[in-house]
Amino acid sequence: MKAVVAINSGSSSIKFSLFTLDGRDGLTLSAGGKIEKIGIAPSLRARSATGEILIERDWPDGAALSHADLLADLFAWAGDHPLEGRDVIAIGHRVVHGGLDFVTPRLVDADLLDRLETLCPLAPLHQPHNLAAIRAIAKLKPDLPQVACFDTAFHHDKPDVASRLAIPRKFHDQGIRRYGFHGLSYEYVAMRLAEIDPALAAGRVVAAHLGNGASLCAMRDCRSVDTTMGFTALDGLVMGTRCGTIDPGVILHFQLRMGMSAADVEDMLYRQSGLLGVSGLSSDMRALAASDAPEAEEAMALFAWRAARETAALASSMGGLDGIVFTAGIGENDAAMRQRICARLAWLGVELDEQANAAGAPLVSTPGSHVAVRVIPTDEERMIALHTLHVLGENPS
Ligand SMILES: Nc1ncnc2c1ncn2[C@@H]1O[C@H](COP(=O)(O)OP(=O)(O)O)[C@@H](O)[C@H]1O
Ligand SMILES: CC(=O)OP(=O)(O)O
Ligand SMILES: [Mg+2]
Repeated sequence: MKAVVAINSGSSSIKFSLFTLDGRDGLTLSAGGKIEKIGIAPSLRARSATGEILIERDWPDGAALSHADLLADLFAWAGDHPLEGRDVIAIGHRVVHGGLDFVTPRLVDADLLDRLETLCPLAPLHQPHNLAAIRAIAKLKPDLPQVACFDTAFHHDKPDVASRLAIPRKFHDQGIRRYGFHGLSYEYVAMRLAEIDPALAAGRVVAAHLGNGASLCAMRDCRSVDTTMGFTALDGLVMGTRCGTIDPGVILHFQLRMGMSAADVEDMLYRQSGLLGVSGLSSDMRALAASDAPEAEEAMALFAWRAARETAALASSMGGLDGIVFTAGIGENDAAMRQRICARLAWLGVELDEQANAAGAPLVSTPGSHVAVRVIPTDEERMIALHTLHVLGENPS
């Protein structure tokens, strides 16, 4: 049976799925897994669709292991496992930055890879890993089609005002503008919301992708009209190790008055800031939630404050707010953080049902809440697989 593999390299994780071409949306999940906590204490878990554990591996002292090291281990494991009658016809990848030129999924060739390589400085925690995985597979299986699916694409049609930076306009024309990311996740969430709650999907919704990278997307009728990330995935919310929105004067101060090099500032803002920087303890929300340290509490309070503040800003971009959808690692699993964020939005008509929220129900707002609050588990891998089939012109069912 024909199958496709989807690979989603995030900043702290590599998620992968094998789908066969039948079933829902024409795709049935056959196996999937993830390597998570990259840079802290990585672990690899994979399961079949029936829940059978295929591999469980931990590297408790593996903070120094890179995405590339772990990918090599993943490929070595996958290579040792026969696919039992499944004929992989393509591999689809999440590629975080498509820049000005790539706004739809593309079949990969050497020229595309070279052009995407030039965007690595705009997404240093992602783009190099995304492209390294594609190059590694091209070496192992040169004839296997690979498809690049861009995180920026979903936001491409947002209004001009949501794309501009208030800098001299020639730079906008050169591509220095607000792109937005997590687009595959938002596209999947929009698709699911249209199935689950079509009336809400037609309205004004803030989707909150809260993971190691975190952003919000303002969606009207399932289309992006604004988002918190910008030219790079450094903008917007507080993240695991990224600062999010920061006064640009701070960066000038570091470089011009404190003698820090541009490379040192880049490393600090991408890798030493966010939850890790504020807490001094960890970039991982689970670790902060389990800690008694006041610094952990300060980091979580800042995360919630900024998420609520930006939700209100996006409500303004849409002229109101009908719903909030939480997704990704924190959004799907951390009921206390959902509660903290929603409590700050009570004035907008958000009322959480505490029991439903604690139970992680799909609908976590009260019947009387003016704003519906939902939890929709994201599935970037399924979105990647769907795009991959579309690019190949394959009819899945
Ligand atoms: N049960 C949970 N409770 C609180 N936070 C969680 C839980 N599970 C995962 N997380 C958090 O989700 C974040 C990782 O999100 P994820 O979407 O997997 O990241 P990535 O951006 O690398 O794809 C981490 O901060 C992790 O602590
Ligand atoms: C764009 C981005 O921040 O992705 P991730 O959440 O996977 O780090
Ligand atoms: Mg992610």
